[in-house]
Amino acid sequence: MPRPPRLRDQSAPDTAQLLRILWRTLPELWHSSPMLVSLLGLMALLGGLIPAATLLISKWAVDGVSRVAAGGEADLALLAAAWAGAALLGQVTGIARQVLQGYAADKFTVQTSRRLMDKMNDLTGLEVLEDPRFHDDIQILQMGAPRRPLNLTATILGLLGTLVGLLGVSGVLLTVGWWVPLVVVAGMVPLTLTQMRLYELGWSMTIQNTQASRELNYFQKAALNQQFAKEIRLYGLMPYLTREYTERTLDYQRTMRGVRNKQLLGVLPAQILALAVTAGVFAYAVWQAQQGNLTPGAVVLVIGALSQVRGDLQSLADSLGVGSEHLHWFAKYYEFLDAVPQVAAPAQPQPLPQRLDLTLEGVTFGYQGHAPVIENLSLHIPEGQTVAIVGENGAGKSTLIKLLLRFYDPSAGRILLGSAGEQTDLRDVDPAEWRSQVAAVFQDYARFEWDVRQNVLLGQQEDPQRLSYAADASGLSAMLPRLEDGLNTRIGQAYGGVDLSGGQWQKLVTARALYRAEARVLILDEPTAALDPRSEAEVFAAFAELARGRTALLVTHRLGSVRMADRIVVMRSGRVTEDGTHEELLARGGEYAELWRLQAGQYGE
Ligand SMILES: Nc1ncnc2c1ncn2[C@@H]1O[C@H](COP(=O)(O)OP(=O)(O)OP(=O)(O)O)[C@@H](O)[C@H]1O
Repeated sequence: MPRPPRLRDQSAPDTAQLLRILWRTLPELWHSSPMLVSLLGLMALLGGLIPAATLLISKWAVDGVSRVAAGGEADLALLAAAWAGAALLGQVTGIARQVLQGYAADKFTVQTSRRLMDKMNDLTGLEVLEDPRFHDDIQILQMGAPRRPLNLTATILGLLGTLVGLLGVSGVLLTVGWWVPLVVVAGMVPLTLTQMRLYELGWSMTIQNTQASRELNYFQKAALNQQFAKEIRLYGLMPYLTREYTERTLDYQRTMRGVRNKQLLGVLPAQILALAVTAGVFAYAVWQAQQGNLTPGAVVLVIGALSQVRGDLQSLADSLGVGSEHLHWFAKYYEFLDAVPQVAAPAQPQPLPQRLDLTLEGVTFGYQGHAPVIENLSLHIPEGQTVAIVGENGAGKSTLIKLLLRFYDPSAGRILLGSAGEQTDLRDVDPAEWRSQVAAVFQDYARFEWDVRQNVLLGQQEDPQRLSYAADASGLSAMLPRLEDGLNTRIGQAYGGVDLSGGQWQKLVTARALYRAEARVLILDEPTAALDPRSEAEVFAAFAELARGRTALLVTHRLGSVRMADRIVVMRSGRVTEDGTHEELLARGGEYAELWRLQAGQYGE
């Protein structure tokens, strides 16, 4: 049985890979708003130099004061003005950077989220959604999409400013001794490395516990979900949900608390070392001043530079740690963008054939990790035929429909489009083009909490004539007067809208299929299960009308309605067991005849 390719590499990226991810992200960031990012880069450089300039001015000012006290001369007013000017420039660039950074980060966030959604659109199959690892990844991507791009932008620009600042201040410290910046930086490197390692640990724990966090959230969501509210109340489920949620949350918090404490305490030794180095250099500077080797201004410079370097290295460590966490998120993001799913659109799609006959040749298929549910199935449906597919629960009817729509690929055999002599494998045509020829009502159709109109149009341009035809034929028009705003009625109580009954929903989704009047293939999977007898008759009449001249596949348990089909296919355990007209199958006395007799018996026929 085929397995979908792994969507992600389970192993965490190492430093070299993180650097490659950074290398890939920088152009993406720049691409999202080139002007803004260039401007921000320049401002980060400028902002980084200001602390060193301020320190130098302070040194000159203190030495000037000493000179004046000793009867010499110094332009203290100019120095004070220069100091104030530098400080003001620092403040102004800081604020301007924050504002522009916000704009740049917003643009980068939108670009990143769009790419995620575009990629989701490229995942044309459903197999990927059945992989639990995919849900872990999606949770991580969803949670991070609104903030990771923003934070990474801030981190990269902050890092740039900090590095420039460090270089500037190190240059200033060189005036005290060539070895001073080296010792100060070396003393702080362990702190930086420890912090990065601990951030790494935090991230890997988050990844390992994603499934646990998804599971505990499920209990909370279930408790608050309107759909489950009736069962929860009837069966007194709430205490169970609360208990499970609380216990799982406590477990999760215990694990994560351990990591947090490790992160906080783990840096202590490195912090003590950094402090000792700083104190040592400070003591050395004071001793040198006592020896007359350093001016008072130079001592002030050393004190200022030490605290600046400490601050810079601290923020460097934070930025590298946090930045590596953001890059881990981006690693997942690129894995997702680069994933090649099993059901992929062909690079060079074949055109759709003229006729759209459907042929299954020895098709076998099983869901990921499960035994085959369709086995060696062969079937030919000429274009224009109306075929009813019947069979017991779990026979594989809906799966057959999903294969025909190429939501999955068979593990053996093939599905062909076109008449003999001009057949094309379904895998070789563009899935979007093929699906644009199909209108379908699924058994588990989507109930969007939009207004009724949007639920019918599903993003298509509104054509009033087609809309009124679809609404009339599906029975939707008849129920509109009971809705406050007709087609504009919002669905979903969570948004102040209304709830529809199962039958009303079914009419709405029927209108959805009927609206796609240009479709050449009509697929209806249990379209009338929730309809009252009158509505059912109306919907079938509309289908019969719409099915004329098209291929129509009707999956149903209501055998009364299958008589309208040209042909009835009976499925059992993933195979076609009977195939013929209603009369032929009755005469055959097989499974269909038995099912027919059972249902007819219920109505006293
Ligand atoms: N996404 C899935 N993952 C794993 N197994 C699945 C999935 N969908 C369906 N199955 C299994 O495949 C088998 C066929 O299901 P399918 O929905 O095709 O049957 P069906 O004939 O349409 O049944 P029904 O009449 O109840 O709608 C069942 O055993 C079902 O449990």
